[in-house]
Amino acid sequence: MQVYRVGGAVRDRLLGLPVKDHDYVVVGARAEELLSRGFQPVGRDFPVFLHPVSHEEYALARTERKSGSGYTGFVVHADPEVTLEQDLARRDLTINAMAEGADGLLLDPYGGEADLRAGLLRHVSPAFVEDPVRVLRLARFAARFGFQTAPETAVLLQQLVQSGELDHLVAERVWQEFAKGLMEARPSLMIRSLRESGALAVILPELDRLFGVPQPPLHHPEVDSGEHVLLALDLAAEEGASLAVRWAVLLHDLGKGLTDPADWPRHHGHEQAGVPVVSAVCERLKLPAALRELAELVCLLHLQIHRLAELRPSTVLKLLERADAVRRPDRFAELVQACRFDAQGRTGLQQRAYPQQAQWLELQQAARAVDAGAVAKACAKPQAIPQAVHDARLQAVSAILAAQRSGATG
Ligand SMILES: Nc1ccn([C@@H]2O[C@H](COP(=O)(O)OP(=O)(O)OP(=O)(O)O)[C@@H](O)[C@H]2O)c(=O)n1
Repeated sequence: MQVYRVGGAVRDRLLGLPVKDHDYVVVGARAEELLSRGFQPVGRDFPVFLHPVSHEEYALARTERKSGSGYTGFVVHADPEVTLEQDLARRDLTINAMAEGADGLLLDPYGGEADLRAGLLRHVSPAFVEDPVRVLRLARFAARFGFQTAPETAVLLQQLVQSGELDHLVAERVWQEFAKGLMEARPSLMIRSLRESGALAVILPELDRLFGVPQPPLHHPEVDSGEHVLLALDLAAEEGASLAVRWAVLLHDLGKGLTDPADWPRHHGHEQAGVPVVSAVCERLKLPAALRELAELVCLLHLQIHRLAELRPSTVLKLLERADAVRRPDRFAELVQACRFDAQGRTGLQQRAYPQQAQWLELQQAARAVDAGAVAKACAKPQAIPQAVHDARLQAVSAILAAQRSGATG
């Protein structure tokens, strides 16, 4: 039997990137042979084994044929006759369809190395369309490497989307790939790729709708609502923001997609209008509560967070309470950070100061520093405690606001 290193490890080595996982293909062997050498079977659907010592993945060379709709409808054929070329042919992109022998020689029957050098994402064979997840995979590789899609692959992607195959993807699969793409270096390129193929209109129509929706040029020199969101998202990625923050930034302006075109470029009330849309998207994708809650808060509160200088002390405290800032300081910090990406994710405004971030954190700390226990002890009646704590926090917040506004702090 012959063993070849394949897939992402070969690609990343050629790119000079650190290699995380090594995957191997075994040609000319049967499952029994690997089992007798101590390999552990792991694949339920595929003939995949773990090496007895390194625990790296070894898969028997296989071909796959589509037998039905969706991700699971495959007939797998693995036997010692399947060649390396056949195994590589079932893979998604040429840059992922290279192999390396034990002698270190590159085996590249589909021109992956040339495409790597040219920065091209090109499908290996028409069988690409058999797995709709690949629309998302390609988009996240675009976000990772900044590569272009080969023209013939772009046509294929559009056909795949038009065929309705994306509808068969379960929410978990969509989110798994989408979240990985959001964590890449330039997540905007994933969104652009998904837009070009028409996939964004299927998996996230609420975001797709923002493209072509204008905003006032005075506050948004980039004008287009979708372009603004992408600028803010890339800024969040540049600064290494968490997945929750990137997701919240991506969704913060969904309400602008609901504005009556007669009112453009203004979007009065888009924050409140956007919240149910954000909630519905998060539910459809079956996201954990933490991701949904931060996205809802950023959507609802971003304008007020920007406008700190205009808010009364009681409104500031109300916002802190709405965001549960006293009990959830880390989430509050993420909320304010996401708002900064919104403020700076605008053409020509990336460098503008956003003193609101430090000021809100100072206000939140002041509200937290109030000793609720001591305030409660000083109350004669238990029913007076909530109001007394509220009043004490209001006093603390007012003092900080006064200092910030006189220029003494913040
Ligand atoms: N839907 C898929 C998933 C995987 N593959 C193939 O299986 C290999 C391994 O897949 P995976 O580990 O998911 O991806 P990597 O390419 O290693 O990328 P990453 O760096 O994101 O892990 C890929 O290189 C590709 O050849 C594929 O063709 N189609």
